[in-house]
Amino acid sequence: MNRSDPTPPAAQGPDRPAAVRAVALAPTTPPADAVLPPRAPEAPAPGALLGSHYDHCFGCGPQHPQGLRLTVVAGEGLDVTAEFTVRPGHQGGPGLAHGGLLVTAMDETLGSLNWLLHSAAVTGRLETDFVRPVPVDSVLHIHAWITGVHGRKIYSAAEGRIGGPDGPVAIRAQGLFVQVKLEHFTTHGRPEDIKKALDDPDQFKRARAFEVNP
Ligand SMILES: CCCCCCCC/C=C\CCCCCCCC(=O)SCCNC(=O)CCNC(=O)[C@H](O)C(C)(C)COP(=O)(O)OP(=O)(O)OC[C@H]1O[C@@H](n2cnc3c(N)ncnc32)[C@H](O)[C@@H]1OP(=O)(O)O
Repeated sequence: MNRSDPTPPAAQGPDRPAAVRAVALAPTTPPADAVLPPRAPEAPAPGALLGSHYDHCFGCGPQHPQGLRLTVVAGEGLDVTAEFTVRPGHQGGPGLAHGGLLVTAMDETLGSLNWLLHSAAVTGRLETDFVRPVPVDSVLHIHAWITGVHGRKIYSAAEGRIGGPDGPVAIRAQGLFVQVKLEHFTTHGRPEDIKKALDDPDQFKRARAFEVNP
């Protein structure tokens, strides 16, 4: 087994499905013919606080009791900035943030780039480098930006800094998001939650804001 190959042993070898092979080899860096589209006309203005895409979202939802309550602000271009305050409930090691929650904060911030293209996309692949430990009570200052769009694939990158927006980098991430139609959520989501979301006129409006035909 090639130790640098991240696919599980059962999926390796000539018999593994083509889809698995393609996923294992695809990088999160955009191909040469990827484009950087303009911000969508409906994109929030630079400096605008982005609302939560879903009130019960673990990353950004104001109604999630244990959520990260990430706040995100639109940047000038195809970028956003976000802040995540590490609370005692987010510990991994004593007094230190759990790495998985830092990844969640990066995932959520990269996901909020959706607002700039005005289309819904979900994480297909997310790579992270943990550069330095993040103590409890730190504010993680995240900057995320789109690096390219190729068909339905949105490539993006982010850095999280501590000690201020210009402080040292604690975490880096690169993501590949895939644009989906709203049916992605209505088909796969638990029916009672989908119903509740669709019955809420405000949530319905937010969902329509992401409606695209990729
Ligand atoms: C009614 C109310 C609704 C309310 C909703 C409000 C609006 C919401 C708006 C916005 C939501 C934002 C949410 C942000 C939250 C943070 C972000 C998350 O955590 S999202 C959750 C985690 N992610 C998943 O659960 C995805 C699970 N995976 C999938 O569903 C599929 O695998 C999916 C959609 C990613 C792709 O499936 P395919 O069948 O549509 O498309 P294929 O053909 O497989 O892939 C398209 C291209 O992407 C590449 N690709 C796909 N997965 C890849 C991977 N892992 N690595 C590399 N490439 C990959 C493929 O190779 C293909 O490339 P080639 O076009 O052929 O060049």
